[in-house]
Amino acid sequence: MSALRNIKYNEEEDGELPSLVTGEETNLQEILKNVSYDGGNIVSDAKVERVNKQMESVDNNMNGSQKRKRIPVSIITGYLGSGKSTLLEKIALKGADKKIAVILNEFGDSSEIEKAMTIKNGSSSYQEWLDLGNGCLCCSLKNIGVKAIEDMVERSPGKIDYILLETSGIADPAPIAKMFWQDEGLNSSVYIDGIITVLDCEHILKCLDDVSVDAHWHGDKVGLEGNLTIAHFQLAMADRIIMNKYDKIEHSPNTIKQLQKRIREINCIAPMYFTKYSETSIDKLLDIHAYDSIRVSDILDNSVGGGTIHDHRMGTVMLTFRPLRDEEEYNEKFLKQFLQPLLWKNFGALAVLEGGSEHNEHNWEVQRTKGLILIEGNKPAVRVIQGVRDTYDVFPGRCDDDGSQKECKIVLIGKYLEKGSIEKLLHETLNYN
Ligand SMILES: Nc1nc2c(ncn2[C@@H]2O[C@H](COP(=O)(O)OP(=O)(O)OP(=O)(O)O)[C@@H](O)[C@H]2O)c(=O)[nH]1
Ligand SMILES: [Zn+2]
Repeated sequence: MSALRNIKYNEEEDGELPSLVTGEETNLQEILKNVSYDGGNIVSDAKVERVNKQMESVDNNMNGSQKRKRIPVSIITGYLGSGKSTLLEKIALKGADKKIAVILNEFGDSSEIEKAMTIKNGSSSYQEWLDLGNGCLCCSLKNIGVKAIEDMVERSPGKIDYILLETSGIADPAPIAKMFWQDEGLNSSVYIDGIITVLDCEHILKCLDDVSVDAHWHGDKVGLEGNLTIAHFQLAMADRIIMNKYDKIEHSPNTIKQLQKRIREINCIAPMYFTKYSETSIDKLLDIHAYDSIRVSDILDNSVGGGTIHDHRMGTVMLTFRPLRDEEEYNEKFLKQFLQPLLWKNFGALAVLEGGSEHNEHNWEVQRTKGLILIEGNKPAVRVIQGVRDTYDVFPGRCDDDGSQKECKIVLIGKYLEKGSIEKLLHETLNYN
């Protein structure tokens, strides 16, 4: 671009400048070479400015195409000892043709977090250790870890196809997912592809029942309000569930049934795969696009049943409702009077939801929202809503090509959610008769 500034050009002698660069040319250098350097008058600043601007947009377009090559991050979470590292090894083995960067995060005794970033690139792999010096990945990742990930990506352009981030057994995946998904800075090079939760079929029910608030892990006291365990959150946020250590329960069909029912009560959307030593095909785990617009519809369609809640602590509520009449109803009613009060728990929703069961005073909480909203009127549109806790984002969506999507759908996963009260809030908002 600065090269353009050196163009000395005299219209009489050199005739018309070639048409300004549009950025489409492949022979940009030829064009610039042909512009004869006469050492005479300086091309008018306005012209240089204009051409520089054009070059800028060329650069941006270039970056744009590089930007489009963003790297998917899969967050691998799950209770202590469930088989996360075993899964990572399997993916790395099976994905030998893919270039996978693995970010490990273990809580050591001194509760130091050592962070290894290993880029498996063919046989060679190089380690990068990042001591976050902070007891909690999801909090510290926001600052130090984000930078380290960006540096890693910048330093190895084209060398990474996937990033697998294994959280420790006691990290809550929601803030980590939110950070990747919300963080403008990171959007330049990575994006969150989905959360893979590994569970230990033999012990998970005990974990889910171990709701005494003074539960301890690694000697750290991890108290949780509302008597939920981290295992609940890790399950609620899952976009894929690896039901690992199947060898431990494969001979007791009742346990398998009980397990499936309990997991489905917490998360009725994510596909479940029973595995031994986390053995599964990796195409079920990578490129799942759980956080972008296109796939939400089939994720929603995957959800089984109405998500009625048996377990009042963590559950899934799925509602279908008529298309919204127009943008006005979408903005003023659906967003402002239904979705925002629900996610932000402000008085509007509380008043309606308070009527729910004794749990509902103030400790209900939506952890994950996925929605497909059809808007009719003179500017019909499809919107996809992706939410993590109190944050949501809206993407332009598209209905399945066969136009089978006739209704709006929203799935809410969270704590003490009562389908009846939420439906009532929606119906009052859209004054359903
Ligand atoms: N029986 C059985 N053992 C398994 C299975 N998968 C993993 N294991 C064993 O369970 C133990 C824990 O596995 P890891 O992969 O280290 O579990 P993790 O989730 O990474 O553990 P943390 O990082 O400490 O949370 C190891 O000894 C594994 O060999 C399985 O399917 N069946
Ligand atoms: Zn944290």
